[in-house]
Amino acid sequence: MFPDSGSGYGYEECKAIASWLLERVPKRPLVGIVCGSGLGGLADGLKDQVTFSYSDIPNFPQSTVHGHAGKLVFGILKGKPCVCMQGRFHLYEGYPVQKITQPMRIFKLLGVETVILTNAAGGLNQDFKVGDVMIIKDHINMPGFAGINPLTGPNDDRFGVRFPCMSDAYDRELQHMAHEVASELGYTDFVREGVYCVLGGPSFETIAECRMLHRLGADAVGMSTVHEVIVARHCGMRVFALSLITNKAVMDYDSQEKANHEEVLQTGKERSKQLEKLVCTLITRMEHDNNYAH
Ligand SMILES: O=P(O)(O)O[C@@H]1C[C@H](O)[C@@H](CO)O1
Ligand code: HPA
Repeated sequence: MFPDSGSGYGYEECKAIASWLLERVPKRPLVGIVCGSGLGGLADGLKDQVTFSYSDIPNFPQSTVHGHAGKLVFGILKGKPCVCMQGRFHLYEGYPVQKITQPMRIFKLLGVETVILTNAAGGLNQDFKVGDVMIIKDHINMPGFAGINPLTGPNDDRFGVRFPCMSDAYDRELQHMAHEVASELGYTDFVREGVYCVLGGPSFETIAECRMLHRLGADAVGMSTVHEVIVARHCGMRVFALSLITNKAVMDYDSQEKANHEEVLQTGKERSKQLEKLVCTLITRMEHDNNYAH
């Protein structure tokens, strides 16, 4: 059942993993969620959970970062079948970019129509505060400038076209709906929108790099999400993404601030309940076609 030749992340390999999972869950998910650093609590709201450790899923990558539990949780949110990654993969863990994005193709083959991604990010926009939630309206794929793009290599038309458009990567209707939900929940004080820039990590940015990214038009900087978004859009899923601003990027040589992962996880803890409420309310409002219902 598990093809042992090939790249490890091609169509047949993804199909085999999706089929393995589908044999073990009662319903195909319509919504796929990816939890950022310290934001794994999003899965807790799911009812009738079926949980797999990544280590138990054949040919699935393993989480190696603190704050990423390494579990795939299936469950129902207000009647809507969902699958939630408690832990994602990053370039700096040493995986090829195609492998860190493989779960998006598995989501697609499971039946997912909408992907919601969260991440922890450093705030470049000087108006942003620690604890703000940024609705991502666009991205800058900095590794892409150096040829690191998850779609590099032969294109498999069963997933999507060779040259996918990215000017509409982040679904505008979902962004609009998220602003409405934020307003209803009384969250407008801390919900913003902006451009997310991905770097390879794992070192945090220098002051000169932060200044440059800000001048280039980025509002927040992180080490994930963009690769997943490219693959999700390539195979036709709708995308919505949020950054939790866990720290302010250091832009000033007089500053004593130092970015660190502990602060990132601590901010996640403090804001996680509101972020979860925002995402859960949004999911309950979303419309789906449910092509695969069974
Ligand atoms: O998975 P995300 O993007 O939330 O993780 C961020 C980037 C690094 O992995 C880590 C740095 O603290 O958090
Ligand atoms: O300041 C940051 N830079 C890069 N990635 C991050 N993830 C959380 N904070 C940061």
